[in-house]
Amino acid sequence: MRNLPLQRKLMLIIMLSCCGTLLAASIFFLAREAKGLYRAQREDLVSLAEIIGANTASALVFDDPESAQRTITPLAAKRSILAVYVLTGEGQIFARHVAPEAGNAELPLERLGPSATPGAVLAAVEQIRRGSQGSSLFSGFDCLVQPVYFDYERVGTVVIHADTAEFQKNLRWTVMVTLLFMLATVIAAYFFSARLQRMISGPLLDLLSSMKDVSASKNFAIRVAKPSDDEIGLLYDGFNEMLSEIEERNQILRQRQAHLQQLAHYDPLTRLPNRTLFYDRLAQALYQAERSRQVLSVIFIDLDHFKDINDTLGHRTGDLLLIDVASRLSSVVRSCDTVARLGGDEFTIFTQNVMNADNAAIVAGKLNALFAKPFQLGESEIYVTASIGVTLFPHDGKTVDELLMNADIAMYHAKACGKNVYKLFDKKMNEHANERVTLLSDLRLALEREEFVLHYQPKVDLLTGNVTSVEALVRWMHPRLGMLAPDKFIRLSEESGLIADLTDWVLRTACTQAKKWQEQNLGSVRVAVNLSPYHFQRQDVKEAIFSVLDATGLEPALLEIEITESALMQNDEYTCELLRELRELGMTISVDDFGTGYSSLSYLHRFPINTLKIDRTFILNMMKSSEDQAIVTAIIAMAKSLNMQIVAEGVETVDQLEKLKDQGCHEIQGFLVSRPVTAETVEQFFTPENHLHQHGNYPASHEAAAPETPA
Ligand SMILES: Nc1nc2c(ncn2[C@@H]2O[C@@H]3COP(=O)(O)O[C@H]4[C@@H](O)[C@H](n5cnc6c(=O)[nH]c(N)nc65)O[C@@H]4COP(=O)(O)O[C@H]3[C@H]2O)c(=O)[nH]1
Repeated sequence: MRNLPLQRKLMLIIMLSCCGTLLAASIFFLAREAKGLYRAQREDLVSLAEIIGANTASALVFDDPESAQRTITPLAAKRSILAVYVLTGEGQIFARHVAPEAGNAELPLERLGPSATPGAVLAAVEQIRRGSQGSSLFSGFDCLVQPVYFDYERVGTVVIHADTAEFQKNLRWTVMVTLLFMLATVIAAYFFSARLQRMISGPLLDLLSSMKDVSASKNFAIRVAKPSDDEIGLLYDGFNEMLSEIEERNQILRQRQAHLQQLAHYDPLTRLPNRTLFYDRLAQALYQAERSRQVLSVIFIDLDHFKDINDTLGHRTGDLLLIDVASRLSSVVRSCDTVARLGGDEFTIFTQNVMNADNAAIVAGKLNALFAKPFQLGESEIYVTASIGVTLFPHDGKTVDELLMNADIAMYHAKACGKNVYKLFDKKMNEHANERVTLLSDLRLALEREEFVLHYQPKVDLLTGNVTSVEALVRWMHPRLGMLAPDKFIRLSEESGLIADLTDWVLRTACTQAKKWQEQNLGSVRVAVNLSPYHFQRQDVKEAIFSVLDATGLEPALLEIEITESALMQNDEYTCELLRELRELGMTISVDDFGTGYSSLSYLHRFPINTLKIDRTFILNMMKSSEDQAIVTAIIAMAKSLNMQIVAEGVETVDQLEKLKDQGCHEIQGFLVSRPVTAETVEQFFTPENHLHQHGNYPASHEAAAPETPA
């Protein structure tokens, strides 16, 4: 029953309750009908017995059987009466009437025969009386024993036997009619219940089928039409509400999934694919390229001086630049190629089906050209360059890691070649990379092994010709590679964190040397020491300088600190405060390579700076480029207005010197005066006879200007 379908259950319930009620009603009706018939028959017999008793009582008293016989014969002539006996009080049959139909009935008194004794008759009458008491509703009332009284004294007995055939017939007919009625009602109930069941279960089944549709199609936008306003209607409403809620939740879920997907695979700043997605796509592209034997190129792009831009113009501007670069890079490649941002200022691209290295070079060239136009970042318009490394599949590598590593190596080579260029990967580059690793491990031991030396390059006052200071420039006497210039190891020491120890060593050596010159009465020549931006970030930089001055006994006025523009911008407040303290102690603060960064003169004014050193690229080009000439002129003019000392770096020719002098530059430094030389050699410039003469006696021909022999 429990597992039957709802339709059957409903049918069964309706039919069972209908039939049950009907059966009970029919039984009740039948019993009532039978009781009525029974009672009517009994009452008929009783009234007949009373009439017979009343009419035969006197005959019994006066012992007149013929009169009694005359009385009973017409009364007992009814069709339903089988026999009537009038008995005396002693048990003798006084009068009798037996209908012909009673022949087969084997009436008890007839069975006794005429010779029956009164005792046997009375016993038979008693038996009949008991039988009449045991007669049932459905068998009918077939006999009656009724005493006859005369003046309240029993004078005889009337025994009546009735025919129950009529009663049975009536009862049968009633049962038949009832059964027919029941059948008709059951049939009607069946149709009625089928209809009722359809009415109740139809909407539920419709709802069920809609639920199945929703669950199969996962389409939660489906809605069901409410069939009525009753409980089933409420059920429909509930179902619709549930679907709405699921749909809403699904939508939120989809949005969150999309967001997570975006976060997991895309760079939030540029919206380019991130490292994970790039690796994934490249792995797939490699698989396809291998099957279709195609050549694929992987390009690694790193912005030049991005850190300086971030430090000087702020991170917001740095972000704008990255966004702009991302959109420029995306504009060049085809839709099947992928541009990604790996992090920081590193971008990667893979281009499919490039055929050969020449085509890859064309793409790299196009990417390079993207940086020819300036970037408009808010208020500022700046020129940014990029170093690009290119590697080819399958020629240079077969796996994602291999290709990316080679593209990275090629990019480093592009940087080493002066930046703003692209380089195709060459197996020899790997050797350089290995060399770099070897150099790094050598560098770690170089301080201990005392392999560093300082060379000094003088700065000369253009008016007096005196050496104002000497710049300490470090060299590495590598046991295998010979003398290495700083550009071969300063960056490496910055990246490896060795710069702090190296700077401490340079500072101590330079200060010791300056103190020695002072003690030798060679004059009060300042010594200038370069502080790397990385070193400048140290919180104890001031203590480090003070401890060296303490240890060497050098007056702060004889120490000059050279820092780059980017170091200056790194941590405005802290840098400004630190420089102020150093300057208050008497040290000279110089800004090195001025003009290559992104700071303005008015910005520099906030810092306690004594000297600006114009970058040597401007000096180198000023004779042939009117733009560079204009920049030099502007820097000199503005620095003067801010009361700053101007030093021109990299002065190599007399023409440059003359030009700078005309423009009012204060000091020069460069090969024209001297290359960086040993401490003993530079001492020669301290004597007045070797000062730079204003009348054309430049020491370019001096032996001190002989070239160094760095590796
Ligand atoms: N073409 C040309 N070059 C000239 C001329 N006059 C001077 N130079 C070169 O210009 C560089 C001047 O130093 P810098 O601008 O501070 O640039 C320095 C400085 O930034 C860095 N450096 C050198 N020593 C140290 C150091 O002890 N610590 C730190 N942090 N950096 C250092 O390495 C850079 C390169 O140093 P060097 O190779 O010694 O190169 C020196 C010098 O040899 C010239 O007339 N023509």
